[in-house]
Amino acid sequence: MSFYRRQQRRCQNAQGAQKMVGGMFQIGREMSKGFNSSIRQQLPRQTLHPPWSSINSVRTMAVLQWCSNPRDFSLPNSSWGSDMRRLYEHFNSQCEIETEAGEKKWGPWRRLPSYNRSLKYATGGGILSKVIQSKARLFTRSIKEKGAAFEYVMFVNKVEQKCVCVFQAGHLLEGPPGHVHGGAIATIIDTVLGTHATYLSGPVMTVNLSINYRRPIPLGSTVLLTSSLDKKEGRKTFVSCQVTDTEGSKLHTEATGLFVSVTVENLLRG
Ligand SMILES: CCCCCCCCCCCC(=O)SCCNC(=O)CCNC(=O)[C@H](O)C(C)(C)COP(=O)(O)OP(=O)(O)OC[C@H]1O[C@@H](n2cnc3c(N)ncnc32)[C@H](O)[C@@H]1OP(=O)(O)O
Repeated sequence: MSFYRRQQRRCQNAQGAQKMVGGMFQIGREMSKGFNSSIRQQLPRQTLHPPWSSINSVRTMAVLQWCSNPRDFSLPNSSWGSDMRRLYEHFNSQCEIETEAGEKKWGPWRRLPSYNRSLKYATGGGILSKVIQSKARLFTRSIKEKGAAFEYVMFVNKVEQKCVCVFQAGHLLEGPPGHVHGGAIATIIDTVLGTHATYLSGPVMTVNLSINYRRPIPLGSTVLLTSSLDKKEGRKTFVSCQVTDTEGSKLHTEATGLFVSVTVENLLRG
């Protein structure tokens, strides 16, 4: 590959990384409003970089590319089916909208990036991630084969206080023949409700999850999870969730969750 092609490719990759990290910066800022200092520590390291407008050389971009190494699992990959892509596009197109004057501005939704260990990429988290179970990886992001298990992307809507998740269940999640395991459904529900509660209230842990399974979910299909805030009471955040087909017409599962705000001390103490 020629020197020029190499530089061009580097540049393209770095621009992609900037876009992704820029999005995280906005999300991080929004999320941090409701966070105490401990969760701020968990935000990705990149959120503390200077404004992207100051980046003007290929060399700087190459460094950025190196800094932005973590894989964002919420971005489309080759395993995503047409339903997954369609719904991703539907919500993603509402993250940034164009005004009549042709200006770009934030829309009602934000895509939440997703890593296999957020702690590792947070400020100071490099050390913490070695101290606390260095081999640990987020359960839903620990299977490397694309499309084999949990393929999902989450979007949050601050005004409506809602969170949606587009979820494609892979072949390793089988329970009843040809259908998704109830434990896998519980896992994705806990992940979505937990992430939504974190977005609303800062760091939390699940203390209660109640699930009603109404219709089985075919393996390989894509479903939509919609989480809403029911109420907040002191340290408690009550959220509920419906799992439907992609049209929102067939109900598969319903759940409610109670999340209690915790400190880093709670996590370290166990
Ligand atoms: C960017 C990031 C993305 C993050 C993305 C993350 C995605 C993954 C999310 C996964 C989330 C999980 O699976 S978390 C893993 C599963 N969960 C756990 O292991 C939690 C285990 N439980 C605990 O450690 C503890 O219960 C704590 C620390 C959460 C709370 O204990 P505590 O601090 O002593 O608080 P405590 O007084 O007991 O409870 C506080 C209030 O909640 C009420 N309460 C407590 N438990 C219950 C209960 N089961 N049902 C009803 N109410 C309850 C109490 O009555 C009290 O109400 P009142 O008197 O104030 O009215």
